[in-house]
Amino acid sequence: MLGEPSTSQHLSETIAMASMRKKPSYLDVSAVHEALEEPPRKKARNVTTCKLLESKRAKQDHENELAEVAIVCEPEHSSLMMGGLHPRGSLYERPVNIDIAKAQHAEFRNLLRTHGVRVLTVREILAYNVETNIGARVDLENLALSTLKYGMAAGHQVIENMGVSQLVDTIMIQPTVHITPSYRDTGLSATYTFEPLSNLVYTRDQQITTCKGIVMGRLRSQQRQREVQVMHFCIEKLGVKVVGQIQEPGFLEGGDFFPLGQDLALLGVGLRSNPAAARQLMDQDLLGSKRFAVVRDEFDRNQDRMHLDCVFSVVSDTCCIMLEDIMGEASPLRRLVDEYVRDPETGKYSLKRQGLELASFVREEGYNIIPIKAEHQLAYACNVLNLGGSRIISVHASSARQMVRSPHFKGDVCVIDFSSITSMYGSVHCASQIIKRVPSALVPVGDDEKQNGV
Ligand SMILES: NC(=[NH2+])NCCC[C@H](N)C(=O)O
Repeated sequence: MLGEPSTSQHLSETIAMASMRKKPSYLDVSAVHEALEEPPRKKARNVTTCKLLESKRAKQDHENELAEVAIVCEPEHSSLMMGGLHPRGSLYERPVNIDIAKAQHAEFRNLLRTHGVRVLTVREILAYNVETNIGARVDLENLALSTLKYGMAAGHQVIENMGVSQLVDTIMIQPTVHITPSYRDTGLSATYTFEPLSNLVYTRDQQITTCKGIVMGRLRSQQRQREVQVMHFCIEKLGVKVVGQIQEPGFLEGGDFFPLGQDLALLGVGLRSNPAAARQLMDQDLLGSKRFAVVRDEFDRNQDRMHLDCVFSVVSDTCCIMLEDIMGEASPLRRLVDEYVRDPETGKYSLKRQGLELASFVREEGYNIIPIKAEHQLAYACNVLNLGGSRIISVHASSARQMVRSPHFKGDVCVIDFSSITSMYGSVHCASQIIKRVPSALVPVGDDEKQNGV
């Protein structure tokens, strides 16, 4: 597996040395970095200095394949503190306790690591190599500078003198400094406004990872739009190619996207992502799947069910979970599927079928559905994370029981307490971006494991 110590002796020594002074997230970033065999080639500075994952293309065919590398963002004190001052104005569900959120997120990262996933945090990616490599330092300074505005003077000098954590904090809170004359002491007086990235913890949403690679999205809410720039920077710093970027008038949020193999991908459109983004994905051939199902939410459009991953998830190659209330032709909240098919000759997608009810569509695709009660959905029962081979992380105990009792599900479910992160309106699926999964064709399969897609 990518970056595992066993890949080389040199790597394990590097990790051993680093572990004496660094946190696990640093280890994952540096381990992925060190795992590269090729010497750096001359490219953009970002990439030559921090060529993480270079020879390892980001790619994800199916959510039931083994997760290899995840990008997450730990709850950042400054931006969450500001977000927490007005939960609704920050797209949060309830007030948030940052200390508890940090502890719960640390547990989440540990759990991913115990399942063999390399977990890279946004802060560690931003800070990686910055102390030792001036190119990486200047790149980070430029990013910080682009987030810092002054009423009058420019911020170059301020930025160049900042420590790494100050630079990262500046990026997280996006400050504007307003200067007025004070006519005494230093002669000036400063007040501040901020546009904090209070939802960056949800690294699912700024991009999607398709069979073709990473496509940067465009977030619908004004509070979240600046997150894309930061994630784009991180992904490029990892040496991963971004294969496309959604442009105006498109809106694409990663919580709406589900890859279901090289044959099919789903995209929810409604409150957040829109049909213009779906069109761009097809026209620019960014999906890599033979078919594309656009799942229209026309009747619901509710913040409690803002993304497709709030009401649906794939837990094996033959089983999914779905909010009961959206199922069936008679449901007033039903989702409707338009199915597009790619012409292998021209690479163009064309509409094949229209307005199919979602539950019937996924059954027809060979999935059994475990129905999730509305009350459980509101407690984030649908927003599970599949680490591959039906190893599921859930935050909701009764629906986890329901899953393991179902004859259609043969996997494992780990239940964690994530209540302080769900205060911000998202759970474990929202809080992770798996940028690499091992294609199932490369994983040896035992007979009894076949149906779980291991
Ligand atoms: N993939 C998800 N469901 N993400 C949840 C995002 C929650 C965030 N507070 C928002 O409203 O945008």
